[in-house]
Amino acid sequence: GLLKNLYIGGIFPLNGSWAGGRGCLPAALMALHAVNERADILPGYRLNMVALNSECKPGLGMAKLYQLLYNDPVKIMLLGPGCSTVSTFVGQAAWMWNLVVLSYGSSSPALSNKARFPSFFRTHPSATIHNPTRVKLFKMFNWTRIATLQDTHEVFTSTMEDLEERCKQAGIEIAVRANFLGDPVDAVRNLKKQDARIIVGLFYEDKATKVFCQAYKEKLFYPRHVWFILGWYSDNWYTNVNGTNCTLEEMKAAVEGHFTTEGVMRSLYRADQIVSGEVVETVLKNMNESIKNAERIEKDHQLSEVVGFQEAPLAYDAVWALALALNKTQTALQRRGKSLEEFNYTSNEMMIEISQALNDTNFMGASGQVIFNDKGDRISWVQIEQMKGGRYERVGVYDSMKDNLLLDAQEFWPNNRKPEDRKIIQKEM
Ligand SMILES: CC1(C)CO[C@@H](CC(=O)O)CN1
Repeated sequence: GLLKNLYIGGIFPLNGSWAGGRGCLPAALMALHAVNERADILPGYRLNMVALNSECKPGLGMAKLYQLLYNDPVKIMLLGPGCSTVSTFVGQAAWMWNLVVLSYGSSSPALSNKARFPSFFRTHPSATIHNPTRVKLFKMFNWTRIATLQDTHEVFTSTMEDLEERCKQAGIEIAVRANFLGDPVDAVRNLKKQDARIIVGLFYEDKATKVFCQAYKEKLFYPRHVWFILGWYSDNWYTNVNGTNCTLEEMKAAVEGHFTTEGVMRSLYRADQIVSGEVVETVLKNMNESIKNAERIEKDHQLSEVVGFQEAPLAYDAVWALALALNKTQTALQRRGKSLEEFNYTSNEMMIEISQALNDTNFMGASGQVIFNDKGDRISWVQIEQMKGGRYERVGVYDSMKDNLLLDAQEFWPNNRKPEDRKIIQKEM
């Protein structure tokens, strides 16, 4: 028979400081199509999305939320926003209309605050996802004296607070803290003066070249000094030397050996987790084939240049997560002679049911296992890379849920001499 329609709202940044909607909207639409192909998901219904562009601006994002709310048809939940700055506003307001909000792109730790964002979930991990991995590596290398350098942005401040807390619990001291607003030169000089050896640096890509050029001047680099920075800059970010007074050679020396961490956004589903032996061969072959194909397609169409390409699997999985949760809710409602069609903005009854269903999410998606913690935050694996000869090499992956560190590499230091976290006073013989 004829399908009845259900609608969700969508807010995507198609331009602006993070135009991640360019990669994420197509992925969300792909998933919506796949979901509507499934007869066992919301049987009798077609799930539709009304998607609007926030331009990554909070004010415009709120205007789009009102546009979704004040125009028929009723939307039963909201997919997005992408940018943290927009989610910080929309996530608080949408709750007043009893909408569950499922973001695919927001990383700010502030969004984990359930008092401010009671109905907010995200398939994009919080920026604090890096911290358990950093602490794991500090412990593995026996470093208990750490330095931090950050640009003054709220997302970095709250990430550092979380890192400090986890370090304290692990008996690791943050002995040196340096901040900068704009120009990082003095802050980097300060690290040198305080003999910082193991440094966690949180800043955006445009400041990273200035930091490392100054690090070169201060001889604050590998292997005597070890940097841990964010892993989601563009691959050869360090070659962009204009605006600094360093040559490409000097920048290459400065960035050699540094580590990066980043949330895994594309499933690393390893064939060795497939149970039966003979399947492994075919899966490995197919997997390598599909990875090679994907990389070729990526290269041919410069897909990785599309902002939001790396987060696209998060948007794809967000649609699946909300479809599965709506399906579970609809089944429960129908048992009581009710339906999602009766959803309205003035009652919180269905929002609570949809939230509980979303809480139980647990499926293997395009971005890996999709699970939310009690704050509605995505738990994901973290990939660790190290810069070797101007190229990043994956050295490991950490699953903080199972405290499972999978190392690809065994040697990290030249002639296996591990850097120290402080000056070692030679003992009197
Ligand atoms: C890894 C990154 C680039 C972090 O910022 C996210 C956007 C945001 O938090 O505003 C998108 N993903």
